[in-house]
Amino acid sequence: MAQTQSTEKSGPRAFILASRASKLAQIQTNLVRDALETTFPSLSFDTSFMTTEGDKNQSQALYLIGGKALWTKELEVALKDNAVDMLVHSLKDVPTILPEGCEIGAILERENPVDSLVVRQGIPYKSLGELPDGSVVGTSSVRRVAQLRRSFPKLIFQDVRGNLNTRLAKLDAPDGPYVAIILAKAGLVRLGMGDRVTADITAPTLYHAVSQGALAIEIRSNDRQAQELCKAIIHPETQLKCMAERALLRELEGGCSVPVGVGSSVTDVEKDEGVVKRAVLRLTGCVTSIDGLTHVENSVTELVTSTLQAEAAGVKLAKILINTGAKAILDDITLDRAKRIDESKASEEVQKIETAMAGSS
Ligand SMILES: NCc1[nH]cc(CCC(=O)O)c1CC(=O)O
Repeated sequence: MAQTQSTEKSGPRAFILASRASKLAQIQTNLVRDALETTFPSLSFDTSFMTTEGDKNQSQALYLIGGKALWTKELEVALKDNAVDMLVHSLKDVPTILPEGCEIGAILERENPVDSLVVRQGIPYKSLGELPDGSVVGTSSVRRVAQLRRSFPKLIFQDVRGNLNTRLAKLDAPDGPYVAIILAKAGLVRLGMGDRVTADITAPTLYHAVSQGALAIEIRSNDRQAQELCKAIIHPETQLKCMAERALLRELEGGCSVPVGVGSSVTDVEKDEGVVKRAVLRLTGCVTSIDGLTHVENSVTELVTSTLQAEAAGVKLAKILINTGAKAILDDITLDRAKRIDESKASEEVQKIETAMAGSS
């Protein structure tokens, strides 16, 4: 097994940071490496980039393949094999339950978590409200589609897959179907393409995804050294908010593919040596049916003195949402997904038979 810890050799251990190979992932990983190098100038940090299932499977709707660790699994295998030491993820893509032996070592300062509208180059529309009826808007997120159908029932929402550069290329393609696409602002900003944002789509029109805009470092639970390094670069307010948001999603038993939106804030923060001792956490959550016709939304405001209490606030809000209608929406989605998976399997079977018959004739 590849053993990267220099236990036998003398000299400090070199830490390998790993992520997906997309441009955004590389930028994010380099950001984290820079932060670690600045904080620990005597240690050395390297990067390693790899392709994940989510990168390879670009054709199937996320709605169907979602719920799995699409963007993280291969990386976690490398982490557990000691081939790498720290995984840098968009926290939004990290399942709410981690594999045994892995943990989040740090959550870093969040970019603006809002979703943004990006209109095709050369088209003058300035907001979703200005788009003519029947305009095609690209997004692969059921959360965005479900919420936006409520306010814009006459727009047509259509899947657009690929990394950010691919999606922008699809938007601007002269023969492409999209008038606009919707993206997380954070990704665009980190890629230096914040100028492509036409407008932000804020709550209550659109609540952002759980953990959108935040980066996380995943480490082996038994790696004390990595734990210590991570502690030094935690952003406490972001960590508090994201732990609450993730607890909400975990309790709702959803992955990135359920229409759950959130908004969170922390105020009245009292800190001691960088650690939050007290803060007022306000968390709003919503669950929306895919057709946009049913929507439940609620909030909690809690005085919290630990991340555990922040998580408890998330769980509390999830229970409130479940008791006020979210349960029925989520059950419907589970049924619908099972049906669609059956259908896509059946059509795969038909294709296989057809191919076999064509081959034998
Ligand atoms: N699954 C896609 C994904 N994962 C993380 C980001 C970038 C923004 C972020 O850090 O939340 C994006 C792109 C998008 O949603 O537009």
